[in-house]
Amino acid sequence: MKKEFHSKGTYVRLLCYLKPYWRRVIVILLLSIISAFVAVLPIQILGIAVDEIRMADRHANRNVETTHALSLPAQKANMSGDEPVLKKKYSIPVAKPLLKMSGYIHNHWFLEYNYIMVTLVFLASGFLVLHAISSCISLAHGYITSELGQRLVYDMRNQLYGHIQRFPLSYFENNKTGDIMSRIMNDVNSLEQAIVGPVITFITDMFKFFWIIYFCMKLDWQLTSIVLFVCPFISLCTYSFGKRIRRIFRSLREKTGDLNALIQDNISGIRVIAGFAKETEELERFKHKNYENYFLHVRILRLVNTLRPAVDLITETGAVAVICLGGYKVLQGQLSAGTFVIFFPYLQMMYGPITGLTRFYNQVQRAIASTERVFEALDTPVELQDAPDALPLPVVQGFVEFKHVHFMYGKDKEVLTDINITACPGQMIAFVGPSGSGKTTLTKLLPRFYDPVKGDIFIDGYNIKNVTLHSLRKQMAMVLQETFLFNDTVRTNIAYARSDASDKDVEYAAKAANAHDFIMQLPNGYYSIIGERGVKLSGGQKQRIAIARAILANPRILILDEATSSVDTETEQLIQNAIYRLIKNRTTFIIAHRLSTILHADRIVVLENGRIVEAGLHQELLANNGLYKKLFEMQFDTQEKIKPKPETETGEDMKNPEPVIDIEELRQTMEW
Ligand SMILES: Nc1ncnc2c1ncn2[C@@H]1O[C@H](COP(=O)(O)OP(=O)(O)OP(=O)(O)O)[C@@H](O)[C@H]1O
Repeated sequence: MKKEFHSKGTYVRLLCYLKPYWRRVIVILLLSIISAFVAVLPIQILGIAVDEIRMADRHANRNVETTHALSLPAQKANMSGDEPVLKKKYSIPVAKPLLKMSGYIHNHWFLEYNYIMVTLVFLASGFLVLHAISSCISLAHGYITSELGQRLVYDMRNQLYGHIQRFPLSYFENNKTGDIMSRIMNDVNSLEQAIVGPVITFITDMFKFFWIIYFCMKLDWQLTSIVLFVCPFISLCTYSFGKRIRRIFRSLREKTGDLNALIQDNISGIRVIAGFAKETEELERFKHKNYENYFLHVRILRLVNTLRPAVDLITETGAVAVICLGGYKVLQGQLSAGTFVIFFPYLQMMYGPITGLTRFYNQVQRAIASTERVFEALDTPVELQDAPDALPLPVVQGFVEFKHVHFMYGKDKEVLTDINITACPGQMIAFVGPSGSGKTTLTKLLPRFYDPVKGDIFIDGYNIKNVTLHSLRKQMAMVLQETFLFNDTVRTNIAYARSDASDKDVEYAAKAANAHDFIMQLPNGYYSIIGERGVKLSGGQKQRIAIARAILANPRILILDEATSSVDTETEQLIQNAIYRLIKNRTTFIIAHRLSTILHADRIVVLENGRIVEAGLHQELLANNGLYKKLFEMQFDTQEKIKPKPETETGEDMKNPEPVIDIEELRQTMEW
């Protein structure tokens, strides 16, 4: 299923996730432009202040020399700034309007104060106001951007999870759970890292870059040229490092998926590990995988940490060149001190976008490595889809037919060959046969977990391929060999099939499943949390919860897969009674290795190597003298024969009898 992706295509596809939020994108872009413009201005104010102070200084020095030669009014005029002694040359672009404004303020409101002081206070206030504006914009910008980023992650994660849920079972059989989780959790995050953060920063940076170049060119084109000359070296350096980082990052993602899979596997199988005292080996295995992760992380960090000083070295070289040439120009009177001073912050601001540009490239490439894994999952076809003209299956009676059904997993060999079975409503059909004969596979075809490769299955005359999956599965319930319960309350687990069930419904279902009594002994009764996969319950208790769940679902068709294979005789009796109630009036397909549990089946189908070799009633099959008889005798010899007892006798025979419940009575009480 591996597919080749192209970075550009992947990126364009990623950008499409922004489509529903285009208004927000425009707002973010506008804020980016404004913030880029505003960010440049405070530095200019700094430069103007330096020039003003310097000019005042020179002016004062000159006054000391000439005070005695000037009349008092002339001195006042000088200090008031009405008639500047030195002719001002505005090398900084915003200097002229700002100084005019400060002159106006001084002349109209603060004439008695020193002109330079008024100008400095005015410039400092301007500096503060611009910073405040810049901070407000950054705040709004950051708020909207991060919200949008998380929104995209939310959307994509929903989409991926929804898609993965509809995958054929084979996908989950062939892929590690930890890896699937890693795609849903870690890789999806890359959407934010690939689009929102870098793209927005990139756009803002580009605006800033050209805006600063424009200013710097106006200030001094020669110094600007030095800065621009250094830029390609920075790009080259970060690009080559980035390429290596990206390659390592791709392996890191895979290794993280492997590590997740190992953790998931080991935590689920912790009892097996403890049971076989394999903790030390498992720790070693974990250490090995963890070391691979650690090693790749370290390699990435090493590269990143080398990159930073390398870039710094290049930028510092540029700065030194600017200091030499700039200093020379100041001494020559070709450049004001203020301009020289502000050139350095601008220099940093100019290099910022250049390193940012390559960082952007690296970030995007790294994120694309993750995104490709997400798209790979999203592009995996949902094999079992509703037919285009599929109709909902109406409420059925439960007449089931398998007609010439063949099936194979993959393309290796047929697991089921020419299966023909007919089940009338309310009948119990039992599948018997040696291990690996295809019993479980046969029951998986009914809810369409897999489709036959040949032949068809009908329910009440409807071909199950032509009805919607949802309506088909709604009419069935399964009690499987491995009972799966959610880490939630007993109540939630029982009501899983019918979320609208009342407490009364749940309780009646539990009583019918012989589960009520043990539930009441749990610390919080029906509201007790049963742990992951129901670890706080015994095998028999879990099965009874599963039966209660099936009873509450009230399906027309039931699939029972060796529901009593792992419990003691006493519990089996309880479970058997629960099952008898459950299967009454439903078409039931049951797989049981203990043949004693299916002696009363309406039809016993005997499978061998995926073929039906015998079918009929228990007595007929015994008389046949075939495989069934052989299996039956083998069991008779090796295990105690367990006869199903009528419900009325059950309670008396047991050490800890549970109340026997009449299902008909229950049915009348419950509003089903
Ligand atoms: N997901 C799968 N992918 C590939 N082969 C499979 C898969 N599941 C089962 N098989 C193979 O299909 C054959 C039938 O398996 P199935 O589980 O249906 O047998 P079974 O009769 O239910 O066995 P048992 O009684 O031991 O549970 C076996 O050879 C098995 O190895």
